[in-house]
Amino acid sequence: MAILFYDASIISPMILALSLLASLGCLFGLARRRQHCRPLTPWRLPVIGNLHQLTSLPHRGLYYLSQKYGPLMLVYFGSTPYFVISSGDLAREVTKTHDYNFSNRWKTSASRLLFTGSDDLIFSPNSHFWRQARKLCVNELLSTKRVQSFYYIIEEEVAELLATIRFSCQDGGSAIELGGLFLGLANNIVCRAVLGQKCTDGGNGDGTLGELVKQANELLTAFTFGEFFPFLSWLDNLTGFNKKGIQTSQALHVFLERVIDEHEIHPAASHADRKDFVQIITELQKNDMSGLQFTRDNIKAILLDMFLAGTDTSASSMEWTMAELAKHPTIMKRVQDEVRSIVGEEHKITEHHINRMEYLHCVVKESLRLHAPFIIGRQTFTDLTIGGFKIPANSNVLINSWAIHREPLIWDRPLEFLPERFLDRSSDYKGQDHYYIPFGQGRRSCPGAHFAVSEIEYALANLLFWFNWELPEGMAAEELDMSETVAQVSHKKLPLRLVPVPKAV
Ligand code: HEM
Repeated sequence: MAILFYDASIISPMILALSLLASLGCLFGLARRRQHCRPLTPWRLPVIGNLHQLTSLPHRGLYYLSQKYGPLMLVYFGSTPYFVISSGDLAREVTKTHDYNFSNRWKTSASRLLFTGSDDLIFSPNSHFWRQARKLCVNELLSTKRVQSFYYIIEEEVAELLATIRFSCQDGGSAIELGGLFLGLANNIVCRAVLGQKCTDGGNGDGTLGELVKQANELLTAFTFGEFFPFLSWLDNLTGFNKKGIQTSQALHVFLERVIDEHEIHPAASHADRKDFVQIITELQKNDMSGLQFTRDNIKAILLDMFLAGTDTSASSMEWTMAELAKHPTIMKRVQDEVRSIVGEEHKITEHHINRMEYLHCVVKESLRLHAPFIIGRQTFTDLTIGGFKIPANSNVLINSWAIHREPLIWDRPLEFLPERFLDRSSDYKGQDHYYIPFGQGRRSCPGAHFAVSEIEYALANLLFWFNWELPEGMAAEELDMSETVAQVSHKKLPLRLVPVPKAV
């Protein structure tokens, strides 16, 4: 502290210049060293590496490690290395500056089994096939215009959900479990858009498609030896993982094969604006209109992707949003007032109404900030440098959006549910705001974002318009358990049970 008593005028400019040069030299040296450095690796155990530090909630485990080891660290799950990114600034470097270089993904043990070795969209590297499949998705299957064309499916399925809830109200004041209803809704919407039929139709004795997709999702998130200890992959035979994978895959393929056959034998003379994905793909192939060439296995893989990526994700987002609203009655009231004042005396909510529900949009964004799927996997093509650290070619990279969505310098009171924050923040779902990436960013970002948000907003607006929602008797808002469990996405650990009270007419 003595330095505080020095008179600045007696420090010679020469000494200042020398110390400045020395500091610059140090910094330059450091920067040069970092260029060739690997990021820090948390202390790890032999064989299992850092697996024990992940805990049962890996996004949190990785977040706590990043607090100590920095926004870019290198962890080992078993013998497999992963680079973990936990800041929006670095995520931007990945998906903006080096988007192409980070646009690979790796195939997991489960994805190899489920897609029987065929390429799909989610797990394929950035290859000629992936670019074709991505073009098909973005331009044909999930474009804004196409989502508009199957908005009637969303409306019809939500109307059925409302009827089910009304029916349950006859019991007078009993709580219903919303998670299962939302999963049924999301399954049926995706199933009708993709295959032209409901999930529960025509299970062929192999279980309904909804059940098979659930099994497939469980496989995708199960622990496998092959993933983390490639030399022990034979153990996946002993655990029954491989057998279950093959059985689920076969049942799914039989189901999808049959639906495609049916479409070919009886091409539906449906309304030109109401084509399902199978129809769209088979017509494009037949008429060679798109230059897209896919094998039968590729088509089945792309269809399956829609279920794996598009059902559980939307359903759990709806459940989390309703849980946050039940936990925050003032916000519930504000969004409900907005919905009711915009819809007024009309008896049907339309897309046009939803577009005007500014606060509802904020509520959904905020819920996705806190609860969206949180770890995005990418793989590099070539050696590159990020944040001054070198990442070699073919490295697996994890972007922890859970951590990015809670960066304290970016988000005011980051752990709180505050939809208002989005009134002044121009974050969209396209990843323009690199601190807000529920649907990822860059060329591998989610092509189903518009579909998902349309479905979530329409379902929520209807639930809020037609019902008031109360907690089960005797439960206070503070007591609502918000702990999570992790499958492919973050789920509420305890199912959300609320009491619907029909709106007075
Ligand atoms: C709330 C709902 C959803 C969320 C939060 C979500 C989130 C994501 C995220 C984070 C990714 C990875 C992005 C990246 O690597 O940068 C992704 C990829 C993907 N999503 Fe979604 N998604 C949702 C719904 C949907 C829906 C409804 C569909 C289709 C029906 C869909 C289809 C896909 C596909 C095909 C990919 C892989 C894209 C590729 O690798 O090129 N998603 N999603």
